[in-house]
Amino acid sequence: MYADLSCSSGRSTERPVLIGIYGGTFDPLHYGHLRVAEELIDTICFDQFFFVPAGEPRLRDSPGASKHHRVRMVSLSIQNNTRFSMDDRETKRSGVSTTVSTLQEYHQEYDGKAVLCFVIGADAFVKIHCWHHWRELFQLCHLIIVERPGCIRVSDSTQLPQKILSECASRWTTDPRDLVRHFSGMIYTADTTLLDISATQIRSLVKTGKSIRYLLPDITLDYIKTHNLYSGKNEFR
Ligand SMILES: Nc1ncnc2c1ncn2[C@@H]1O[C@H](COP(=O)(O)OP(=O)(O)OP(=O)(O)O)[C@@H](O)[C@H]1O
Ligand SMILES: O=C(O)c1ccc[n+]([C@@H]2O[C@H](COP(=O)([O-])O)[C@@H](O)[C@H]2O)c1
Repeated sequence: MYADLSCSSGRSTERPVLIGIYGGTFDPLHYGHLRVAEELIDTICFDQFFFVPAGEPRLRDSPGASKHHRVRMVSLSIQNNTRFSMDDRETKRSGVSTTVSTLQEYHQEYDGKAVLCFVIGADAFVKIHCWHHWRELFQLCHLIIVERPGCIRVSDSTQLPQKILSECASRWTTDPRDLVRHFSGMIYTADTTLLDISATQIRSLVKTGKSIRYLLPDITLDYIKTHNLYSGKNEFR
């Protein structure tokens, strides 16, 4: 068994490289995402933690802001936090983004020696059986599920689609040490602060001329204003 996973105990040389990957459309990135990431890094001593903006998302309408703007907003939002990094690989790919291909690329780059933890909100998890080659995810990574206000609590829910229930039955854990005891396939339910913030709400507030202050970093707010994003007025996004 590997040593303690918490950051305060220092990194054990016995354990594998642990990578956190937080994928999202990030249209725009907001404090809901940022707070979750900060709390997860306090609980799990990741060697690296990446925000990975999706290029062309598969199961939703086109984003309100272009890839270029979404990447810029992520990068501005995280610029003062040395624990966060951004990986824009999906926005450089042509065609739709699939998480399986991103995870496969990470494994190639780390020579199969890294353990990957993909962070996903409960609202996204309940639709995971619609993702491209979704069962393969469990061979490639662990999932870290963060609950969201207004969404069912996935860890104790029998309301999940049957396909998910049967695939995931033996995978649940609340012990972060399971993330290094196994190479992949665990589903860790994280107890992070529930912040009722969504990108949909932010876009809608901008569109109706209302304030979005305190929902996301000021620097991102300034960027949205400067580039006239989400107002419905900018023709050249
Ligand atoms: N407030 C939040 N708390 C916890 N997880 C969140 C929160 N907001 C988003 N997430 C999760 O972050 C990931 C990326 O989310 P996304 O970029 O789509 O943001 P969103 O706020 O859900 O956007 P939208 O309202 O446009 O759907 C998803 O897995 C989503 O479930
Ligand atoms: O691989 C897929 O088929 C797939 C389908 C839907 C969503 N995802 C990923 O899930 C993450 C959250 O997506 P979203 O749409 O909730 O912002 C993001 O990294 C997406 O690329 C992945």
